[in-house]
Amino acid sequence: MTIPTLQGTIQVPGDKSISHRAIIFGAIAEGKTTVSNFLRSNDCLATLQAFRQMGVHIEEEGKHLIIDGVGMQGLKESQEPLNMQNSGTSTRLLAGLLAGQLFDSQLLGDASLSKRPMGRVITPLSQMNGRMMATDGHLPMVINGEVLHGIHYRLPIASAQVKSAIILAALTAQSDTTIEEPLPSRDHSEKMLKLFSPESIDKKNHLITIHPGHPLTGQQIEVPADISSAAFFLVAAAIVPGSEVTIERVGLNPTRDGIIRVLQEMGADLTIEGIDQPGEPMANLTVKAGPLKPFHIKEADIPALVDEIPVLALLATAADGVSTISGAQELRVKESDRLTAIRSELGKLGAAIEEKPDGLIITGGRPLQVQNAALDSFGDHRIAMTLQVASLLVDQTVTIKDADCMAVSYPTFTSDLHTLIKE
Ligand SMILES: O=C(O)C1=C[C@@H](OP(=O)(O)O)[C@@H](O)[C@H](O)C1
Ligand SMILES: C=C(OP(=O)(O)O)C(=O)O
Repeated sequence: MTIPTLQGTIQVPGDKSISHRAIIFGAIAEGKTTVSNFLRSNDCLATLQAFRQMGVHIEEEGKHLIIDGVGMQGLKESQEPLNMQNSGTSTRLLAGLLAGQLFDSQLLGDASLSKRPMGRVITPLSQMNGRMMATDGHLPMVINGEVLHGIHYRLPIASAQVKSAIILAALTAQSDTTIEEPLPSRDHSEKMLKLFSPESIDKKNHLITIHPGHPLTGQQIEVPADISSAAFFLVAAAIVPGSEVTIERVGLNPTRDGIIRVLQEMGADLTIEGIDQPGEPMANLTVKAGPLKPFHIKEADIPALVDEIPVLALLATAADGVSTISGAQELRVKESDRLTAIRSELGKLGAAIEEKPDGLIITGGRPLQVQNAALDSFGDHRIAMTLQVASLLVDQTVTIKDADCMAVSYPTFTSDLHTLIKE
């Protein structure tokens, strides 16, 4: 087997976080919301299906959605449980929204989601008078909708899902809510709420205030390409010798673009061509393979690249020296324990990775070599895609267990990658 190069231009699918939120805000707005470049992946389809079950009419024409908003009081009790499948974002944001809807709901998930902690949303929502039951803080969760009141809440962790759950609950509450963030996490909910209902939200530094009682009005949303999906191509182009890849219209929200700063710190050959337009910032990104210096990612850097850590660990294996990741303990409660998964599976390809309770130490600069060709994604889409990129660097065929989990965020990843491969 020879090692290929990657050449060409690609458009990766729409942003997962923004696609979820476009449905949620569109559903509770008054009037029609149109969404272009919606991400048709399993996670976002779980959100879409949940709102259909609650009586929202959503028309799908490929990647284009038309949502007939029902207003803040218009959702209906679902006759069947709402199946969140593998999606933490769907679960936590819906828990927030449904806490203040005056009907009962039940949220279920797959085996991985049923192991993930929900206490982080139950605690603040209960303080708002939310009534939810989940054994040991895990799905399934029963929510008995209640009249909520506002709170002041300092988030104990930098989590956009917890922040967004509180924002959605706060919209139905009887008084204002303030949320204090320890570190800025992705702000798509705040930006979208400002668009749908400018009077409902104020944001000053790390303090967000929600003023309930104002209607949301339907909007037109263009979803940028997902930087977390683009990350696999940015890394692949940087480390597969001889490569040059352009990724078009990638969302470059400053709360999400930590991988760009890491590539720059490493001295990667990266060109950013900004696109001038309103809404979420976007750019065309071009990366060429070349020498890389090691990186040091600390706790304060994590929120802006939290989902990119697995593929950044792979990137570090190609750097000339020792890279470090710390303050990343949240990775242990994602779709898999991503710190352990990355250490064990890239380890099977000969990567020198030491696991710490809150991060990884990666010694780069030695070519990967297969020691065990049976790789496991642990059913985690980001691990599966990282391993597929890693497989480009080895001269032996590997297998990736449960690779179809890529459909959670990027159903066409394998075929898109193949369009760039030049043998
Ligand atoms: O709000 C969101 O859309 C997300 C927030 C992050 O999770 P946390 O809020 O748990 O950090 C991220 O890992 C997830 O993929 C999507
Ligand atoms: C953690 C992720 O998603 P979620 O929390 O929505 O399952 C992810 O997409 O990497």
